[in-house]
Amino acid sequence: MILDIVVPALDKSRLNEIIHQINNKTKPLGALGDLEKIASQLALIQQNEEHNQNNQGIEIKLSKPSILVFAGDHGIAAQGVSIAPSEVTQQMVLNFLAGGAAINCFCLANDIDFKIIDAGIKTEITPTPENLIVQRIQAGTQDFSITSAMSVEQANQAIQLGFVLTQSIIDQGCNLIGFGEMGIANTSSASALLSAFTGIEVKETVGLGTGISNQQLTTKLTCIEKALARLSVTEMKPDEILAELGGFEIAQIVGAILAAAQRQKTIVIDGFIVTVAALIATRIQANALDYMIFSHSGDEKAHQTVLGELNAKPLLKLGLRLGEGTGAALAMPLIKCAAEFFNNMATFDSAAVEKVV
Ligand SMILES: Cc1cc2ncn([C@H]3O[C@H](COP(=O)(O)O)[C@@H](O)[C@H]3O)c2cc1C
Ligand SMILES: O=C(O)c1cccnc1
Repeated sequence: MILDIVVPALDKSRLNEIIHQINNKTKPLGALGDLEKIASQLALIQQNEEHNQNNQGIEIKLSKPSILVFAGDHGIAAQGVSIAPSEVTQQMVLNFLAGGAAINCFCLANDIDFKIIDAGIKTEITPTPENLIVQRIQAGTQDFSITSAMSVEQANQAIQLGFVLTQSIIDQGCNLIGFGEMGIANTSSASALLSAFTGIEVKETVGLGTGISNQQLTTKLTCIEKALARLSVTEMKPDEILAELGGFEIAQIVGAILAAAQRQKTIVIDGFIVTVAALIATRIQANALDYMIFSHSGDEKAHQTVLGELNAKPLLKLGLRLGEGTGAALAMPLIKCAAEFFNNMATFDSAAVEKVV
């Protein structure tokens, strides 16, 4: 059972040594701002790897940066809670496969390995393209405003599939891994999950998603409130809540995050939906948070709220509201720069620069 896995807490005993290493670089104290925090986190995550030690201390090695985009359809889409119909999920998956989406451009620009997974889109793509990973649970979830989105068994199966896939990506040498999603109406699912996991009122967690009208927003709010009204969420386990309100792609991302955390790899969190999946992963294993870097704070209303729940300080604020892993892909160059300065920037001693404190 994945819910029983143990994510090790990050050993912070060498944090002072790491900060000392950063403070000896040729710059005023703290002048690289949040990049210094990222460098410290990367160094802590990688401190125990034998090949990551050199005569100056820890060396950060980022290998095979990858983004996995999980796609799934949502029964709730039938209520008109998105600007687009469910068919657009499959159309966008085909677009990803052909290299035409925003995430493809950003992965190409930043040398990131990109993988797309069918976690349960409405219409299967046949024949299976060679660059599509197929781990479908079912042809889309049920409409959660009427009934459970999926069974608890399906939720666990999805978590397991995301977990195992991520383990295999790590086994192929990746140690920096970001997650993205595609699924029409999945902001409805994410808002419902956020309210269920935090108790925050739906009117605070519901947002415009792809850019819906006020009338659609009212429908979205009503649907989510109706779903929550039938549940006693405080008595439910994370997999049970996921089964009621989740999506196949969201559940697979939860499993994927847990696998990366268990293997102590650096996880890059994308937008609103993936941040909600991250919150759920921390409700299963609180230590998972230690391995997460939050890429951005986007324009979906409750993104900031869920980041706040996680005490997260995102790197970017670009007004994004797309998902697909785009925020994660945009943050990866910053993460690479943090590693680069940590490893290669001269110290006051080595460069014979007078240390001013
Ligand atoms: C063409 C298109 C491309 C997208 N790429 C990501 N999303 C994003 O929008 C969806 C969530 O918003 P909502 O809950 O309002 O449907 C998800 O598929 C998300 O990845 C897209 C949406 C559309 C329409
Ligand atoms: O932040 C996101 O992930 C997001 C926001 C709106 C629509 N789709 C995704």
